[in-house]
Amino acid sequence: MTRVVAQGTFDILHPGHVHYLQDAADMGDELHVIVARSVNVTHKQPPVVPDEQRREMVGALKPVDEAHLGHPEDIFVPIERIEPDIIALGYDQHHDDEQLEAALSARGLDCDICRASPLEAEAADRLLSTGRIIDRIVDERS
Ligand SMILES: Cc1cc2nc3c(=O)[nH]c(=O)nc-3n(C[C@H](O)[C@H](O)[C@H](O)COP(=O)(O)O)c2cc1C
Ligand SMILES: Nc1ncnc2c1ncn2[C@@H]1O[C@H](COP(=O)(O)OP(=O)(O)OP(=O)(O)O)[C@@H](O)[C@H]1O
Repeated sequence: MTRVVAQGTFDILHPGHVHYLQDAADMGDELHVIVARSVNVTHKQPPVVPDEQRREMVGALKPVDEAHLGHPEDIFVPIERIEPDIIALGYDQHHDDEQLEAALSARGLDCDICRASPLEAEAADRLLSTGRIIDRIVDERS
């Protein structure tokens, strides 16, 4: 039984998220998703949708077996609980694969790091980014 962990903010859901989660689910038998706490989303604008509501929506997606809210301070606490065999990083996630692997083994956690593939927009009207959806809302509704 291969357990996979995916993670991210998942503020306003779009097909890029579904693609990532299906890719991650295809890497193993059971997919757990860690949904980042708003307080930890410091590398971009904080999410609009509350933490628990983002977890609820991710948990309702077909590829997902269980969605967990992330730990507020220590990102390795949920990993210790879930004990994944694979951590699937998103195609554009800023985490450094080697640094993450080193930090995991320093905590005694042994799992492989894999990268998921991107879903490219094949039509100009596809909105495959939360940031682009928000920009569209601001442009068209203000
Ligand atoms: C292995 C791993 C575990 C994570 N665990 C948590 C966590 O427990 N709590 C949390 O708020 N964020 C957690 N994160 C998410 C990061 O804090 C970061 O916000 C997230 O990678 C942002 O992704 P995005 O920009 O693609 O949405 C984790 C990330 C990784 C790679
Ligand atoms: N078009 C896409 N194709 C594949 N994976 C995607 C796509 N968009 C987002 N993801 C993945 O989904 C996960 C969560 O992404 P995130 O919540 O940051 O969404 P986002 O749409 O990229 O947000 P933003 O536009 O604010 O940067 C990440 O692992 C990211 O790589």
